[in-house]
Amino acid sequence: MEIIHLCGLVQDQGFLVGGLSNLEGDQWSKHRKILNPAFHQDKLKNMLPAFYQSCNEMISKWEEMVSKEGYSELDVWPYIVNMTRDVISRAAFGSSYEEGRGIFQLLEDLTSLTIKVFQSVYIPGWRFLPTKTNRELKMKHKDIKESLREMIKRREKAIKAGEESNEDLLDILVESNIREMEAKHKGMSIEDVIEECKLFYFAGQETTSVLLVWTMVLLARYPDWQTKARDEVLHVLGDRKPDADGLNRLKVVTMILYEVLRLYPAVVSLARSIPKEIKLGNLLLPAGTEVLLPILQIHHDKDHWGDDAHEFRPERFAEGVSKATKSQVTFLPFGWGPRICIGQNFAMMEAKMAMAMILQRFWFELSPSYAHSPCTMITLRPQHGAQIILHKLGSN
Ligand code: HEM
Repeated sequence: MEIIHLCGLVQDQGFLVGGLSNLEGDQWSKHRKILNPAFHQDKLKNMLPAFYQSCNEMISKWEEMVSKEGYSELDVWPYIVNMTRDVISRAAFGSSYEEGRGIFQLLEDLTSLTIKVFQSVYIPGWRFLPTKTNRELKMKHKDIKESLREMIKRREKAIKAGEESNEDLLDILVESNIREMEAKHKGMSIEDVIEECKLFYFAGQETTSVLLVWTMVLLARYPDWQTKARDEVLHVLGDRKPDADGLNRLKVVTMILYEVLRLYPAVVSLARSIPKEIKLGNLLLPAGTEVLLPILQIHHDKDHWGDDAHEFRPERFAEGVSKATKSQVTFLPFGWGPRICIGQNFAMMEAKMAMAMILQRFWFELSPSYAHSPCTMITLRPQHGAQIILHKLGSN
């Protein structure tokens, strides 16, 4: 089976998600080959300072808020969104971070406009009409492309002049683009690079912020697990800055993150198209059939996960994913097969860093004003935010 795209409706808008997730066949494997090295464990280690800096900025703000009374009530969702955006801006654009943030702001506006379009009645062809929203969408898209093009050109110039590489995602792509110029069809075109940069924002930021916000909500709802996670963090890391080795040793935190990904997968379903006739169990699917993989339903299926499928029970992952799933493909928050999420290690590392730093400094509970309402707006988000009462660790 082949992937159609990360999120069916998004592609219909044609603006948000491009790059790898929309490609097929040779084009896809060429891009994937170029991008894979950027996500290797050793490269991820180099990105840890960027993760730390962004998490630290968020936590410093929270520390200031709790400093007076020892506690503070806040909606953590916008802070987390901002932090994950910051992480991907630093990791993707390194030295051009400020400029990258500007582009991400434009992409955020584009996402909001696209959600607005999703929430209206769908009329085929409507997107071609010069309505106010459609005109705005087109303009934002043009601005994003122009800003990225400028940034890419400047990087190209610097690399050709022999300046040292920033080792960020953008440099990896730009170097590939230079190779494309030198030997046709070996790398990516400038348009390809633009599309991949847009994809990093969408695939890397939206999803990770969703994972973190549900983790905070569930740990606030289940204080026993919050204590277990904090005990582990303090045992492994003390109050030290988290390093790669320490983060890799956080077993309970990993179990919790997996259980959150099971109950609240950021991507609730995947679409696949069938290129040629195939027999699937008792079904004969003709070529051209589109199949929907309902990740959310699979993750909640009692036949596979047991009667407690709807409950938060991180202990089911105590002996890893394959034991929890009895080696069946029933846990697929990052997809499955060759198209599996390229950024899953990046996301897990970032989530562990953020959770470790939060648990080192605060304990937290749900505010009475929190209304639980997961809703799919491209990803599975908390519709009314995540109102949490943060307490300085050590205070009652
Ligand atoms: C909790 C965080 C994340 C979740 C839940 C997630 C989920 C997914 C899913 C479900 C897919 C589709 C896989 C398939 O079709 O089988 C995907 C693809 C992808 N993700 Fe992620 N993702 C996350 C974080 C990231 C990050 C941090 C990045 C990059 C920095 C990223 C980049 C991508 C890319 C480029 C693809 C397309 C891969 C391809 O088509 O070859 N993701 N992701």
